[in-house]
Amino acid sequence: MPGPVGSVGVVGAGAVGQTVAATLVSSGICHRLLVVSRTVEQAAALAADLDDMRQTTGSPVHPEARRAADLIGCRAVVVAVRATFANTRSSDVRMGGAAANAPVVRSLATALGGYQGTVLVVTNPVDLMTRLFAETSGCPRVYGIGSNLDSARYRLTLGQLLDVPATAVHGHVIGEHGDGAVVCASSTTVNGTPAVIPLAEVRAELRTRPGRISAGVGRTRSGPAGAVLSTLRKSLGLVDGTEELTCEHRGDWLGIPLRFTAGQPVACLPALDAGEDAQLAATVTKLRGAYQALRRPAPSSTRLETT
Ligand SMILES: NC(=O)c1ccc[n+]([C@@H]2O[C@H](COP(=O)([O-])OP(=O)(O)OC[C@H]3O[C@@H](n4cnc5c(N)ncnc54)[C@H](O)[C@@H]3O)[C@@H](O)[C@H]2O)c1
Repeated sequence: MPGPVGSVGVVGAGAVGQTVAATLVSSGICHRLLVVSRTVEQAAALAADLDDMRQTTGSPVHPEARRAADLIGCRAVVVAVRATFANTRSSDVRMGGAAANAPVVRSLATALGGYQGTVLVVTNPVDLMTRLFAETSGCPRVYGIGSNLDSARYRLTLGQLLDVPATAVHGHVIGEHGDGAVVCASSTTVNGTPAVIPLAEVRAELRTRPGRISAGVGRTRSGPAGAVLSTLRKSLGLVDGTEELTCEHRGDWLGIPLRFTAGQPVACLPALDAGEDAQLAATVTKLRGAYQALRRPAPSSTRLETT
């Protein structure tokens, strides 16, 4: 594998941002890791903790606390911010963060206007937040993390259900990182052969797994951090391979497989059967509608006070 790249930025020093940052320090993927959070104190605290990790492990990655404007020179920036709000939803849970997280993502995108590096958005609802970041900033390489994590969970779950290693399973989960996720069962192969997929069990596991993790340890963090590292390696051209990421596809933004070669992505959607095609069309309509609603000004009674 090629040596470390220059600088990578991580914005957000919470559960996901901390785990992503620690994963990057231990992976040795970059020379400098710039940490940004809501307050300078938070960023400095995380950078100090990561510096301890660098010292104890002999990692070549130097963590530094910075401000958002300092990220312009980075090869890649990971956005893992979350506004403070109580999510009371029991279905379509990730959509519950749309209104609260949008202003944070918008202001970060404005600060990084014109940035030419790679941006990986983790903040939920990730399909909407990725599009919002891309359209606000004008950045050319903005991808959302989520469908790749769903796809990894799909391969793991199917491997366990069929008693084969996850590496024997080839298949994708696309569409929304949320209730509109589409399991591409008709194109899935196990040991290179089409297989009968226990779809109800697979869907139940994908739906309940994040909630179980959060109930047990507060937040999901290691899975998303792994999905970020895997995507960074491909999008920075360190390895070739496929990741299911949110990106623009025929005018809409949704999770699809992207095949990266030397860091350049090409969409490679699998063939869908009629049912999967209809599901994906419904998901695209849902995401488009939710994004349009997000862009509409809030009624005056619910607008934030600005004076
Ligand atoms: N896409 C995925 O696969 C995936 C998986 C897990 C979590 N998530 C999402 O990632 C986001 C972060 O999750 P978390 O558990 O780390 O949240 P968290 O609440 O633990 O941390 C959020 C961090 O964002 C910081 N922040 C808030 N406003 C900021 C601003 N204006 N500028 C800079 N930093 C700011 C906070 O200070 C905090 O450090 C959430 O939206 C969560 O739903 C996505």
